[in-house]
Amino acid sequence: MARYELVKRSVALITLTNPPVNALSSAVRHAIAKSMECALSDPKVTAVVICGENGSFCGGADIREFAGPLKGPPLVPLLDAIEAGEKPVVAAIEGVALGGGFELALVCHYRIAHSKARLGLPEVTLGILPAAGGTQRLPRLIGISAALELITTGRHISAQEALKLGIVDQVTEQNACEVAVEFALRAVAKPLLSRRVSMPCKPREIRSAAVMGIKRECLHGHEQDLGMVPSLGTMGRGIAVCLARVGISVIAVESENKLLETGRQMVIGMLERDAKRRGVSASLNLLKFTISLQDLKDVNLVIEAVFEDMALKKRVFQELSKVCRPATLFCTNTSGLDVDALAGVTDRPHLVVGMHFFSPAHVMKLLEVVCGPRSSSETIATAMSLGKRMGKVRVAVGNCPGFVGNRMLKPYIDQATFLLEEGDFGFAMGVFRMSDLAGLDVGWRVWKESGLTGSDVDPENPPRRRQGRRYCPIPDMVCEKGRFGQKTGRGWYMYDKRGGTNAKPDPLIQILLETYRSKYGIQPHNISNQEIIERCLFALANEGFRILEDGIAARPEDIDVIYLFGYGFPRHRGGPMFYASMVGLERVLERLEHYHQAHPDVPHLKPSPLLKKLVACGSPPVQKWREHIKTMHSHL
Ligand SMILES: CCCCCCCCCCCCC[C@H](O)CC(=O)SCCNC(=O)CCNC(=O)[C@H](O)C(C)(C)COP(=O)(O)OP(=O)(O)OC[C@H]1O[C@@H](n2cnc3c(N)ncnc32)[C@H](O)[C@@H]1OP(=O)(O)O
Repeated sequence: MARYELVKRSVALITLTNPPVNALSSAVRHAIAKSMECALSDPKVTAVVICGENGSFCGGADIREFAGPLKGPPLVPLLDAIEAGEKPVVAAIEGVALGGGFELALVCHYRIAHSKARLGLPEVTLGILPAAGGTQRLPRLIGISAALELITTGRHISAQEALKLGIVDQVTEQNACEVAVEFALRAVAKPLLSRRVSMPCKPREIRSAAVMGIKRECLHGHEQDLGMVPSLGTMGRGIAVCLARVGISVIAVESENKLLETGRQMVIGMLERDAKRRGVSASLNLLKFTISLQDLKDVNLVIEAVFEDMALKKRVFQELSKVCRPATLFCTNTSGLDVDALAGVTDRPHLVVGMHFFSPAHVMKLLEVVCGPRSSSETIATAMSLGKRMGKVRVAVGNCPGFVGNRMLKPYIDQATFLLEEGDFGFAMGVFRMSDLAGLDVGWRVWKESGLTGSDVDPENPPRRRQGRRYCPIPDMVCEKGRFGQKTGRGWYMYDKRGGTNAKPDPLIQILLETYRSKYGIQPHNISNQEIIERCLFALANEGFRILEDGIAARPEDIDVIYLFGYGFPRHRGGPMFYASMVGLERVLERLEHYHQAHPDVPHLKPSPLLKKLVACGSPPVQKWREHIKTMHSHL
């Protein structure tokens, strides 16, 4: 039922011999199990090739056995064991790989197909579902929508389509078995972890974590010994609470005893209130507070949540590299800084990943897991699984300034401020309320760092233009007055007190606007709700298309999740990308073209090539956009 032989001295060749289509009868399953046992235990064998006799790989489960009781080794554990084995297994597919035969190929670490081969999951035509892992492995390999289409139609695909979808690694005109043997010999030295479709990598179990923050004032202090300056800020406190309430022991780092006591009381208070609400007892015994970095030497993972300053974060990571064990994972809670630049100053770039929490971290659901080019799959999987344990909605994103959410915010906010400059102050203030909440100084600092504003920049030369494009300095003028939003009691709005949430229009902002407009000779005109919505939201979605093109987000649905859970996008609109598809891509394109023509100095309004491509392809539904994107981030 299966022939076992050693070829090229070190490759175990297992040939299924159950004519006419090598169906996986109980005898065949038994023979495969025996052959795999031999191959894995024989030190001479370095790799395995599985093929089928008479030019047919395998037609699937033996349907003649369906009527009777199950005999012989069950298929699922047998396939799982092949995938989990420590020697590379290559499927040599000639003829057909259907149903269980395709599922057998999916557990092999590599797949070589003859150009005339056909693959598929035709179970649906028998009234059943693929039951040997196909429903789990295929979506992991080619994405949910492509896999669903194959599973629900049961259609057979050609070797060429399988190659295009990423199901097979190579298509050959020659004898697939011989090609597979040569391929297997080359695969021997390569790591297998990422080749296991069902478990590209196993996340680490995190039992202990450290959360460290550094308060803003310490930025300008002397930092010879970082052990003396960390301080548990708002983000750090929220993250510590999230970790402790799911049973992870936490060391929270503070800078000095006085701050330590304040931080301790706040975290304990938050945990106690949370436990009371949930009717459980607070896990206070899991918390430890320290002012010494040395106490972090044994933790599994550190979440750095210091002030958003690259130089400061780099210094922290350099210190952590000296203190922590070589296997400790380093996570940075940053809202947009280069994760790879931080990884570069550590002694373990592959163990560094971004975890972008949203404030307040113990309340907000969203977590962007930022995959640096050097972050290992295990590191990313661990951050994703830790986020899941913390109850977060996690989205893996690529590493670029602002990642997904904040990168898209820039054109959105730009449009809102340009509209403010041009028009009436009376429109819905979503962006401005949000900016007040987040803190206006955050964006101001980023603009300064990127040379858009600050003492080195002459605001009048040329006025209202920076770096060759339109620039609105009104947000800088607001910040220059010390109005940083809710936390200072004044921002775009005025609040009853510092930290207050009751926003009222501020006549001073109206005066500031009038003075500004008269200085630059701007005649305010009424701007329709439609224009406001189109310019803000289409610019937002346009950047989303660019993010997809750049491979920073894996799919439009990820962008929508980020905006729904992190930025309060109205649920019933489905997120910016879904909203664009509902409006109609053709309409979005036409309006962006119109606005870009009217504002040629605003590059964000220029329609992205992907949007144009999608419209040219007949505006497919959101689930199909991925098929039109060339660049895919290797980790997403
Ligand atoms: C309803 C309750 C079910 C309970 C099930 C519990 C099961 C638990 C087991 C879990 C594991 C599940 C694994 C998996 O997910 C399920 C499956 O794999 S189901 C099988 C899927 N495969 C197919 O549907 C393939 C069907 N076959 C074909 O499409 C064609 O035969 C072919 C392979 C493309 C070849 O086509 P042709 O060249 O034209 O040749 P024929 O059609 O004439 O077939 C030749 C010959 O082969 C026999 N045959 C084909 N496939 C099978 C098979 N899977 N099992 C047994 N025999 C098969 C076919 O009957 C012909 O026989 P002949 O008439 O010549 O005697």
